[in-house]
Amino acid sequence: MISRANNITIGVLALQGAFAEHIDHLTTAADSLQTQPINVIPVRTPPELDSCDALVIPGGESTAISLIAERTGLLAHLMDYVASEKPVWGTCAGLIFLAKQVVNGKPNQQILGGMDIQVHRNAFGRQLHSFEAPLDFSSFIKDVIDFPTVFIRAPVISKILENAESESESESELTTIISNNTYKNKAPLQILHQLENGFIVAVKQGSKLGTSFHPELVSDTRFHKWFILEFVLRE
Ligand SMILES: NC(=O)CC[C@H](N)C(=O)O
Repeated sequence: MISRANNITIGVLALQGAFAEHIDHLTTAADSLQTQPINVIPVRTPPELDSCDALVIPGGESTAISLIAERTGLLAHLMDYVASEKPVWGTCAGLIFLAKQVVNGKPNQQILGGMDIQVHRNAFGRQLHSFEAPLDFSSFIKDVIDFPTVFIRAPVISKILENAESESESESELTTIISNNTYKNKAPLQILHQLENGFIVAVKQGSKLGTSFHPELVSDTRFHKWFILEFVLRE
């Protein structure tokens, strides 16, 4: 773990969705880790974004986040931010926003293109809009065998795009959105968790992390602690 002279700032994109819950969880997790001081701030403007050593993009509604980012002029700054080496974690709508391709997107929806993944919006269908399940994450978070995950109209990672970059799906009637960002994430893509039905719900690619579910909506802060230790304070 590196020890930085200055305080660390983690930003939470606060345009729409569950940003307050992420701020609470990151603050609690940082306090309990008792490392160097960590500030957690809401991000709505380019100067706020520039002050962040890491960024969390919350769940909510990805089309609304995209629209507000465009209207407020933050979108291009966010594209530059994901193209840096700085850690970025997207949860649910944030995972959609972080992807390079989105199936079942809205035609004018913008995405940041930070990870080589295709994400399928609302993949669990109407009959299963929301559910909760304890999942075993001990393969990547020590001793976490029963993390309470919450899925709300959740997306899944439908395809890993490494080595298949220019490919765009035409297998369905659904609209596939492709990011305008020319950034190429060079790190290998790791699947962190796959459900029993094969759906991929957590991935990592270098300094970028994406999860389909909402760790900020349960009282457990172990996922946020792991993000701080493994991504924000990484060597
Ligand atoms: N809980 C969520 O973040 C849902 C994501 C939402 N279905 C979207 O498309 O943005």
